[in-house]
Amino acid sequence: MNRGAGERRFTAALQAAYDAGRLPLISEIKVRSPKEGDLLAGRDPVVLARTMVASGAACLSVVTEGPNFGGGLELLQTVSSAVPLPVLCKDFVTEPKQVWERRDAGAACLLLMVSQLDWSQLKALHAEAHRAGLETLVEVHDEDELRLALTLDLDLLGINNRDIRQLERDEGTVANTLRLLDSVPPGVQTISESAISEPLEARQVIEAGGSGVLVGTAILKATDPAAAVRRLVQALED
Ligand SMILES: O=C(O)c1ccccc1NCC(=O)[C@H](O)[C@H](O)COP(=O)(O)O
Repeated sequence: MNRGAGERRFTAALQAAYDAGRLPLISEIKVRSPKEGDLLAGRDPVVLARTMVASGAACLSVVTEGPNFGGGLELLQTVSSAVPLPVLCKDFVTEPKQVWERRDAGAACLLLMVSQLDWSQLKALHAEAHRAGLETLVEVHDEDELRLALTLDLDLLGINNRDIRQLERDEGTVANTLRLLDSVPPGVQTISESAISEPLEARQVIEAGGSGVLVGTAILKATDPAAAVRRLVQALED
């Protein structure tokens, strides 16, 4: 699928961070999680998003799924129009019209979860996202899902350290990323998602061949989110 110039904003921002010696960090805003409950704690998501940008995040992520995570398209619209960085929309997308709604709300990249889609849906939504000018983050959690994802012409592969089917029961560990990265061919840009809190874990991902990390809870729960972002972004410094 050919995409026009200017439509690879998300992967370009990750690469630019890496080229500048910073850890390519996708910093996430989610209202709540099944495991942790309320994560915004009354804070203004725009203030949080601007803090993440000012502290060195390469990109942002907004969870728009409602029932489990408390998000919505308005949140995506509000955040994406308030910051200059490209924004990933994290949601359970299963229908083409959801692709365009999320594009219209300001997403630059769209999550597609292999665990939630059959093969023809995944392929069709991947192509639809490209037609809408979006990049995709195709998310896997295990070897079977990885094999399927690798048959696509990927923009970004996501390895989720948690199993989305487990919700509040799954603690997740970056070991899942390190294990699966062994089976990812060179040249596939791979993001480690979930359950990351320490710069050392982020650094391990990059040293194992990953291209970046997606972190939400650890930043949102930190007493000083700006400092938490800065610590992660500096993870590649000696
Ligand atoms: O956020 C959760 O509690 C969760 C539980 C089980 C599966 C998925 C979950 N979240 C979706 C995500 O993928 C995360 O929001 C994202 O990767 C950031 O993770 P974290 O840094 O652990 O908040």
